[in-house]
Amino acid sequence: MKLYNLKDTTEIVTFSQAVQLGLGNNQGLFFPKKLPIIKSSDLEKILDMDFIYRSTFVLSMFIGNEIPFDELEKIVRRSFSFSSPKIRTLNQNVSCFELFHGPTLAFKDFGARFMAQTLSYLNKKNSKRVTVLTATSGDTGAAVAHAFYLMDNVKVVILYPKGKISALQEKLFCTLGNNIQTISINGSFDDCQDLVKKAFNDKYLRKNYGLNSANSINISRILAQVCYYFEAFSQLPKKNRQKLIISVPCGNFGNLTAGLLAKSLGLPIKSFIAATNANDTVPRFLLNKKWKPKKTVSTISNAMDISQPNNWPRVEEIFRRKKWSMTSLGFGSVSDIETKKNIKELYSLNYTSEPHAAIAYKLLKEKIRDHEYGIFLGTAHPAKFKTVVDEVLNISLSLPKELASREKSILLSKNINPDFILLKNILLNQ
Ligand SMILES: Cc1ncc(COP(=O)(O)O)c(C=O)c1O
Ligand SMILES: N[C@@H](CCOP(=O)(O)O)C(=O)O
Repeated sequence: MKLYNLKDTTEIVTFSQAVQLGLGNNQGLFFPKKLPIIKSSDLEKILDMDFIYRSTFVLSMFIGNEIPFDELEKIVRRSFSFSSPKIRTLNQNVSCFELFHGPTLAFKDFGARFMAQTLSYLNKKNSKRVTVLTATSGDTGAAVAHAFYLMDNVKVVILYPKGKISALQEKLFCTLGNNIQTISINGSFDDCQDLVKKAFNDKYLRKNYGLNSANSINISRILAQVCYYFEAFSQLPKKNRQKLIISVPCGNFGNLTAGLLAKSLGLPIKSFIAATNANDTVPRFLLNKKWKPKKTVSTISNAMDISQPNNWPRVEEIFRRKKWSMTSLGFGSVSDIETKKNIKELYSLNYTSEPHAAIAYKLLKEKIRDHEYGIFLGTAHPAKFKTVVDEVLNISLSLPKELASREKSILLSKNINPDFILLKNILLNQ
């Protein structure tokens, strides 16, 4: 598989190089040179495959023979070794597709674990020491920490905005220690992401520290996420596969990028909705064509508190390459007040949800038309946002074992200002 750098199209790399580099020159994202297509006559056969085999098939369409199929299948089997995602039907034309049955209770487990297993496979040949620097607004951090925990030759450093992620999200990844170092930053997620990019710009760190990122900057994260869109489709009754609309709660826009890649492969999804919270850089851009990020504001859907979404250039590139019109992309932003109302509404439909999915549900409800079928993505387990969900619904959610086992553990994070020199010193002195 060949990929080009979106900021410097002369930089062409293989899949292995893209996974090991993370980001290209000038902080450019890598994007596939060839967008493969599954023949429509093969689609039914593919949808009938089991999740692991089908996911290997989908990934091999992109990766080609750089990783032999049987090796890729082993990687996928180790990565997706938890309960498959599940469709929960809410009424005759709306379902939630739950992606949070992995070890850290969020959709990020798919990408983070696939990246960890792929890197480990690629590094077998040269066993270089790697530092995986990652920014998180709550869920990526946990998924990455658990995916790389105790892995040989890998040090993980995770940056997160202090006081701006849920208490249980923090416990899930800031209590592990060993090869996982966590640093809270006095700033926003965008400040954390900016520090990661500055580190990539630092020639010394890149050369001497085997620097990589497990954010969705890394193409392996995105490709893994393509697989579950096929799973969603396969779990739907055939009559509901027609005119399918998928509403995606968006922060860094990696999940939407993966969905669009699934569509570009030939999965007949009619359209997507990009759903954001008050951090609405993309909805405003789609409305008035002006890219004007504002200061990030804190919301109850904290994992989406991002005003400079990293993957937007990839989204634009897919639309450009496929000659799709941007006007086919639904969009909208939802306030905290509306988010709470929709958590309550979902509860009245016998479904306990959380703020991120509730945002996607609200916009799906608004935009879906007669005879269409809608899915909104359930990106995290409601218990990760227990404080908000309990308060809104006046209940007391019980904690799944993954959270209960860490609830009382001691936080091990350092705290610093968003200052690259401070971060660099920490990286150099470890
Ligand atoms: C629970 C949850 N929902 C939605 C998102 C947004 O996903 P993306 O960054 O892929 O747009 C995130 C984090 O990014 C998240 O943690
Ligand atoms: N919402 C994310 C933010 C980072 O996004 P990523 O997909 O680029 O890793 C989080 O939960 O950390």
